[in-house]
Amino acid sequence: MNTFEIENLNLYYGENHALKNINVAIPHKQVTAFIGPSGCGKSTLLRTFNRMNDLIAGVKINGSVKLDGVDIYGDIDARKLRMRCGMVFQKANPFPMSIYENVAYGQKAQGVKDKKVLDNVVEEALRSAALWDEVKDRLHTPAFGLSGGQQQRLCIARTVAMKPDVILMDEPTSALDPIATKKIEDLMDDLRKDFTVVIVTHSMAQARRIADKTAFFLMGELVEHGDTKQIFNQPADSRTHGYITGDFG
Ligand SMILES: Nc1ncnc2c1ncn2[C@@H]1O[C@H](COP(=O)(O)OP(=O)(O)OP(=O)(O)O)[C@@H](O)[C@H]1O
Repeated sequence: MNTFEIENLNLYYGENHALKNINVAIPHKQVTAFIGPSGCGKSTLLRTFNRMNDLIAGVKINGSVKLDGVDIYGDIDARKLRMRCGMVFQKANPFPMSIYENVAYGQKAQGVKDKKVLDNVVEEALRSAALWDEVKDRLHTPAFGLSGGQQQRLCIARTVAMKPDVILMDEPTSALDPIATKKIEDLMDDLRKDFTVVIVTHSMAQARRIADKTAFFLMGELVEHGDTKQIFNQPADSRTHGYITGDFG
C-alpha cells in the first residue's frame, strides 16, 4: 500500500527545471530516504508532499501527486493537507513558549480546551519523541532552555501531537552531534509503526541505518529507488554506484 503516488511530476522555479519527470511511490508506514548531492531536488520533492512550494513565488508544477489516492494539487484544502503531513526542519524551530505549550499548540489551535485531553496529548507525543523522561519535571519552562537535540525531538513531538499520517523530515539531524542524532534515529522504529516517514538526508550511513526504501536523485532526476539494501549493495545504475562509493557528491 502506498501513501503517496507521484506520476510524471515536473517542477520549475522560473526557468530552473528542478524536478524532471519524477515517478515514485512512497509506501505506507515505512521510512523512505531521499539521498543525492546538493541541489539535486530532494527538499523540493519533499515540499511538494505538503504543498509547501506553493508558498514560493514563480513555482510551476505539473504531473500528479496523490495522497491515499487523492490528487493533492486538485481542489483540496492545503491547510488540512499540512496537518496530515507534518514537517520537521533542519534547524529545530520551537515556538517561544513552554515545552508543554509547544506540544499542545496544534490541538489548542484546533479548538481543544479540555486540560485532561491536552495533558494526555502532550505526554503521549513527548513519549513518542523519546523526550518525556527528560522533560516531565519541567514542562512549563521555556522550550529554548532545551539542548539542540532535545529541541529537535520537541519539534517531532509537536508534529506527532497533530496526529498526522505522514512526517516529512528535511535533514533533521544535520545540526546535531552524533549522540543527539542517534536518539532521533532510534526514534524511527517507533515512528514507522504509526506514520509514513520521508526523510531527506546528506548522510548515506543514516539512510542505510534507518530507511526501508531509498531514492537517489541527481540534477533533478530520480535515478533509482528501491529497498535500501538493494540501493546500497546492488545499485542498478552506475550513477548510484558512483555516488554511494564516493566517486562524486
Ligand atoms: N526557493 C527556491 N527558489 C528558487 N530556486 C530554488 C528554491 N529552492 C531550491 N531551488 C533550486 O532548486 C534546485 C533543487 O534544490 P533543492 O533545495 O530541492 O535541492 P536539495 O537536493 O534538497 O539540496 P541540498 O541537499 O543542498 O539541500 C536547485 O537548483 C536550487 O537552487
